[in-house]
Amino acid sequence: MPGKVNFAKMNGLGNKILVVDMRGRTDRVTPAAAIALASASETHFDQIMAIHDPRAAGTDAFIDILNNDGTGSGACGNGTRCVVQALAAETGRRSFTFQTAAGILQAVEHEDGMISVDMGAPVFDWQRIPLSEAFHDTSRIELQIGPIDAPLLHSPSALSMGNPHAVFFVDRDPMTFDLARIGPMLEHHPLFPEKANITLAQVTGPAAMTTRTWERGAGLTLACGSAACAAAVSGARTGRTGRNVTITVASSPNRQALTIDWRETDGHVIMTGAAEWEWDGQLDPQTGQWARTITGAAAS
Ligand SMILES: N[C@@H](CCC[C@H](N)C(=O)O)C(=O)O
Repeated sequence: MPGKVNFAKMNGLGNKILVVDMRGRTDRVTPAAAIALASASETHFDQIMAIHDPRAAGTDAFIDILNNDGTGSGACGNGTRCVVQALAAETGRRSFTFQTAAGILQAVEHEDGMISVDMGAPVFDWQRIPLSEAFHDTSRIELQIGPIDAPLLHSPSALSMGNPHAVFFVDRDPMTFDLARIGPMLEHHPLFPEKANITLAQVTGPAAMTTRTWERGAGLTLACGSAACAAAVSGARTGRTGRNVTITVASSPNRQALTIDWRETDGHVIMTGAAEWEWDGQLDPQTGQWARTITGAAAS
């Protein structure tokens, strides 16, 4: 299906997102196009959020999520907030229901511009995270790196937030760890048959945490929303925090924060935070060829 589509370069706390409008088409952004877009500095991204026509009754859109290595994901919290901001600006609506490979998500833009996404309920069953070995209790699984008697990182909480996560609790600022070296080893560890997003989380109070994430399929990113959800849930699950937590994302510009509420009533995780538009363009979803949209005085 030839022809270019509109896209917006956006970010969620620095997490680089391309929101691509694939509505009215039956093709998808190809992995080759994603890799080509990721290789150019201006369009370099962590995730593509491709908006497709709805595929299920009661939903507004199907969102196809691609990492910058061309692989797919079932969840992207920061990207979902970007999609909400883009669609709210286009339609004037404030609430949306999306379908992703992992299920149905509800999201709302508030009066102050903050966006909340219901990321659904976390999954703790080892087969569904998935892990390659049986663990009765996935809140502290047997995995460590570093010297056997003084491990650098150990006993992460494992869970799925629509995508697989391992959260290692640490006792110092996550920025002081060499995550660029450690991250790939853990992402590809044989315990994670579908790989995993790797988060370091420092608890700084009963309702506060600082995180940094090595993302599956994207590497070291400035922020990861589903990882913030995974860290908050893991904090509460292991008795380190309550269920309502402010997550300072250590690597994000100005150490911005997300608030995460692991709701008592239905066990869903509600993530709230900002999204930011940067610029618009057009791209070819087959090849990744792209150009900026020229606006204002420059266009005349
Ligand atoms: N940045 C995202 C997570 C994106 C998906 C992840 N890399 C995966 O493959 O699971 C977020 O904000 O949640």
